[in-house]
Amino acid sequence: MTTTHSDIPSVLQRIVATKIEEVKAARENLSLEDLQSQVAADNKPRRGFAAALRAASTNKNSVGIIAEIKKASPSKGIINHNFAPALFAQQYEQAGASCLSVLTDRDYFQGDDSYLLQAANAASLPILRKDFMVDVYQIYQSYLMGADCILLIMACLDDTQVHELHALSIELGMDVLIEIHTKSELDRALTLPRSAHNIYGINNRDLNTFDVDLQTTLDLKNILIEALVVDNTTLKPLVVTESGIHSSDDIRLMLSHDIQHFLIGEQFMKTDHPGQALQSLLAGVAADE
Ligand SMILES: O=P(O)(O)OC[C@@H](O)[C@@H](O)c1c[nH]c2ccccc12
Repeated sequence: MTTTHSDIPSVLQRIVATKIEEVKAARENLSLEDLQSQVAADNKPRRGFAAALRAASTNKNSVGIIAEIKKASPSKGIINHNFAPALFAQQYEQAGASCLSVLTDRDYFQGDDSYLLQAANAASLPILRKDFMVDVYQIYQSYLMGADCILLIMACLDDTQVHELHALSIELGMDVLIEIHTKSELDRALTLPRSAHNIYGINNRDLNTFDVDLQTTLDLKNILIEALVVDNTTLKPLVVTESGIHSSDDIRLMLSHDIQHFLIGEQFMKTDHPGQALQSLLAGVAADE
């Protein structure tokens, strides 16, 4: 994982350390074996996260939005003061989102596992569990929560871990959002087995400094798409631009570079009516077509 030049751990390093502690505590409550038995006894169908994104982008200028339910973040503090996950999930669905993303991390994003369940009960859209995966234990937990997609952040994982977590997620029938921010993370992501369950996310935010630059997507997407297209001609690779999308202009810029999938949180969550904010963003894109 990325190291900083000082001895002070970056936020990302602190988050990873917290996750390792969380998993340790959870395992003391419920062993991995018992958790696996619960998973084996559960056969809830998944909602098809990658499939929903694929369906949203069949036309050249159509967009697939992953709308995020996020109360707070380490960089912004509280973003939404009237946080209501079930209501926001319904609003997003009505406004035309393709998928939902729900932050479940407690210590840094003020999320909760129950928010994912609330969103899943309120809407029929597929859901990404937005958290920091470092251990297979969390993948089983995510499955039991009803997550349809898992986030694997390349900056938090070494090669062995990422391969293990990826294989398990797919074995359990979940899709995987593989998040990259740099060329070297991209190269490592390309060593994962190709799958129709893979979604590649280019995060415009550096998780160590919180700097956001949409140019990150534009710099990396060609290399990514070319590498993916070479060995998979039947399914168009799914590439999502993540973070810092604020306007219809941002969407149009991405569309002009063949990016049709977006993960958007703050722009919606900072308003009183996240669904309306999504609707007006989409209306702004359509108006200019
Ligand atoms: O709120 P924004 O700028 O629209 O960004 C959403 C999403 O991309 C961001 O929450 C995110 C992307 N990758 C992450 C990894 C961990 C936590 C959060 C994130």
